[in-house]
Amino acid sequence: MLTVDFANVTEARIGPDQGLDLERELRAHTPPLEQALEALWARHRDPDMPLGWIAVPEDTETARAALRYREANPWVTDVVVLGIGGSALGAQAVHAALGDRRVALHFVDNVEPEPVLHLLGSLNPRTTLVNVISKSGTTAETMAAFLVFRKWLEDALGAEWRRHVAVTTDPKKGVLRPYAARHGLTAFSIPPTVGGRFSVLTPVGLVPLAFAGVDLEGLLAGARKANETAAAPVAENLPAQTALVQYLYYRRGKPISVLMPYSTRMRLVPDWFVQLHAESLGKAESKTGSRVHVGPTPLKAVGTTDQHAQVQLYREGPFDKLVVFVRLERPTTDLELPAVEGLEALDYLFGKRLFELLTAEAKATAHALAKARRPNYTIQLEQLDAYHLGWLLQHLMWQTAILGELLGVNAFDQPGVELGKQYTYALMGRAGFEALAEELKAEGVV
Ligand SMILES: O=P(O)(O)OC[C@H]1O[C@H](O)[C@H](O)[C@@H](O)[C@@H]1O
Repeated sequence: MLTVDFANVTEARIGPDQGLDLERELRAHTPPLEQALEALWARHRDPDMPLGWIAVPEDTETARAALRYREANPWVTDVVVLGIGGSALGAQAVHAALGDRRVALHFVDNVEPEPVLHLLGSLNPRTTLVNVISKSGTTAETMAAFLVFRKWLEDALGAEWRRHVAVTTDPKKGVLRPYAARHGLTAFSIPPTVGGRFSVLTPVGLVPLAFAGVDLEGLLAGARKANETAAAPVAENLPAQTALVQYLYYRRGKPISVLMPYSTRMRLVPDWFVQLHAESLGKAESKTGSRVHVGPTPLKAVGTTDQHAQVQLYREGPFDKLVVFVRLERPTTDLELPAVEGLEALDYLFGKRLFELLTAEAKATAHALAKARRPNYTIQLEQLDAYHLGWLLQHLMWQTAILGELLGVNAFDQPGVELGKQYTYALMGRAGFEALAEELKAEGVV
């Protein structure tokens, strides 16, 4: 089960100035929430411009294809994923949480040379598979990394290099698709109707995660459960309720939204969420074209670790944050704390279990924030497995989509990233960007 404990956003717990009367707010906002949900479900049904991410969890064939691909390549000891943003963050988050480490996954999501050279020096090309992933098929960082790894493979393996590359890209767009066709490379398609930051359950995530030994069917089953909750009436609709709480606090002067899972294994889920939230909701224009410049700022944290790094700010700093905890109800395994002679001052820990301490710290931190009138709520997962992680990821996608509707922005584009790309092409001397290069030079950017 995935449940949400909203106690620490209620007036009863954090006072009328910082708390919500959630029942009243849900009643008052039922019409806009119902409109948001209907708009999104209608987009799901719209054959011309469907929201592909809603249908993705129904597609179990792709998961089976990814597993077949893994089974057909038992020689793989290392998978190098070349991708960035939505083409890497989802797989990184799920791999960190559930990967079995039998096959090593390496993510090249930046172009700093030293780590790339270090990775190249550590790999055996004979047992390495390179999965280059790009929805647009043109992202400079991913393409640059592919140029390096493509030559590295051919230098080591000759014509055999082809067997060591899998391409995941748009069915038609970009440079990778024709290149894969020309060389007969294994290629997977990213559905054109699924945006990059919503694509973790497409081949973008499923192919690397098949090699990571993750239960792909479980991920999809959990995501289908999230879809089910998003089809419920508002009073039982968890994605609508968390979206409403996010919206209300954003509108009430809390522009920062923290995601803090109490789990080292889930430490990269906030990284994935930051892109989902920031790129979907950080927009200059509303859907009606007015200049709004909206968007809650997502902040990543992990418990208990960031109790010792960020909670000071959360508890005593500005009243500008909503903190969302994710807590597991039970561990998959545990560890008893031994009594140690000479350390009797620690006897409150003797014989206890690590998960008991983790849970106590999560509850203590949430309550300490509430006592300081800092709103926070806790998403509770029964345990950390593929089903519950798939549920959480799809829940957060729904939450973000509903929040986009409430904010009146298009949550499914990212126009703000284009100018930086154009400038990069100009600075790199790309043909067709000469005038822009001159403009940059005149502005002192060379
Ligand atoms: O998958 P790609 O087309 O290579 O894009 C990778 C990323 O870069 C783009 O600039 C967008 O900001 C992201 O939404 C996207 O996930």
